[in-house]
Amino acid sequence: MGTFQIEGGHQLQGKIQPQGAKNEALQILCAVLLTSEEVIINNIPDIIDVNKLISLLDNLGVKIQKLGKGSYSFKSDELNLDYLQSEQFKKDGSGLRGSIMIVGPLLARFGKGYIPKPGGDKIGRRRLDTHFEGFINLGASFRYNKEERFYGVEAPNGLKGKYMLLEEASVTGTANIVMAAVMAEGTTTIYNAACEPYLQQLCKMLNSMGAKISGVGSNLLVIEGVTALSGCEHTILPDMIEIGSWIGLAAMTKSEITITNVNWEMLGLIPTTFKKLGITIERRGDDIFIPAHNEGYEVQSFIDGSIMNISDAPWPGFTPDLLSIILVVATQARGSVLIHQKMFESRLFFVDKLIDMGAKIILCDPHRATVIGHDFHSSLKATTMSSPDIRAGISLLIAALSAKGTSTIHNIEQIDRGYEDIEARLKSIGAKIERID
Ligand SMILES: CC(=O)N[C@H]1[C@@H](OP(=O)(O)OP(=O)(O)OC[C@H]2O[C@@H](n3ccc(=O)[nH]c3=O)[C@H](O)[C@@H]2O)O[C@H](CO)[C@@H](O)[C@@H]1O
Ligand SMILES: C=C(OP(=O)(O)O)C(=O)O
Repeated sequence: MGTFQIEGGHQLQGKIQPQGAKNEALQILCAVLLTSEEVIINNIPDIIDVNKLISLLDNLGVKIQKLGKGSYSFKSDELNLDYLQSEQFKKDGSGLRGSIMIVGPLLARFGKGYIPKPGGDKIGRRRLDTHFEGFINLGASFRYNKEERFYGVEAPNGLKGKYMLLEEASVTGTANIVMAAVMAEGTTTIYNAACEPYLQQLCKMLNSMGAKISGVGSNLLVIEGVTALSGCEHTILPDMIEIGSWIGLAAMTKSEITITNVNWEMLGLIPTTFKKLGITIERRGDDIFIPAHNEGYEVQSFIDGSIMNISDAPWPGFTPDLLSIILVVATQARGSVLIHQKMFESRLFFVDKLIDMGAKIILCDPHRATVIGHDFHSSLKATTMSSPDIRAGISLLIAALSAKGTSTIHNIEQIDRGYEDIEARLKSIGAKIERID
């Protein structure tokens, strides 16, 4: 179990470049299974979850070559499908959430796809119904071995396009169904599709490989099946969750930080939502400049004067992955805000640690927390804590950097799942952080 030691209370300054997006990378890496031709991917983040998926692809027989930092070539021309029945696969497949997205491409190309119950954050129930109902709609048979928690879909005679209305706009579910449908016979229509930038990027990549997907960016995708896909080159967008994390970090440590090359057009409601906490965000070309908030920041109220409420929603709503960060930043705002995490039922429990540090938070129920900001009249107190999930982990790290004294954060593997070389990058803007084991 890794540990960070953080000396908080220092202002930071400088430029920080976001890594490639974790959740886009996981989709894009699975898509390399859709063709026997070479696929080159750039801006792949060097983080635990992505490296686990690359290693799974390697074990599956994908030929992988590192071309440079973040750039890899993949060739799925001679796969070892027997690996899917092995104990090693059960271990590899259950190590992260993103592995679920190998099922769609395998089903499309080889008529069968398997996966053990995938891992990922323990932030509440994480059902897979949308994925498998989608495959069944396309004509696959489905089985689930409860003892082994092992899922399988098969379609020896190929998949057939169909109209489907998804029960939930599931992010990985939509990606999986799209990848299964690109080579199905006929037309597939997916309504209530998720439309995060991750999916827009996946569809853009698939279209460059010869797929025929229209409606990209909307919740209605129409896919005309093609018989085969070719190779391509794709570059992953900057990670919007990292960008939000650095906005929060800058505000809470009263630091002047420039976040470079953010791809602003793809940030949706992220800048607007941080502005609701009173944070100044200046767009400078494609960079974000956050001035030092030496006078603090004040929570806005709604037009009718009612208390600010920040909640998550499927894209283009505000992403649930940034709510923990919004919450921690609110602890030092001027004013109060209700944080409502609608999607996940166990993602707010980390507020206990913030309360230990002196934050004023009422956890109303598993989904809602009221935060009464300190307006920097009292700083958070350093403490020892453990990172329960990736986004709570980075939020606790931000809290520790703003706190007076030295904090210790255990279980930092959770943070390493999604943030590349984080201590070096934070040190480069002046943070006092050490990895101590
Ligand atoms: C690897 C990856 O890409 N992980 C992301 C992906 O996970 P993932 O794709 O697993 O998440 P889903 O989009 O399937 O759903 C997440 C949760 O939200 C609920 N739900 C979902 C859609 C909806 O319309 N209503 C609703 O209530 C689901 O029941 C579930 O509990 O999307 C989540 C939601 O943005 C993010 O937190 C994860 O970081
Ligand atoms: C919840 C997340 O990741 P995963 O779906 O991989 O657990 C996340 O990236 O915030």
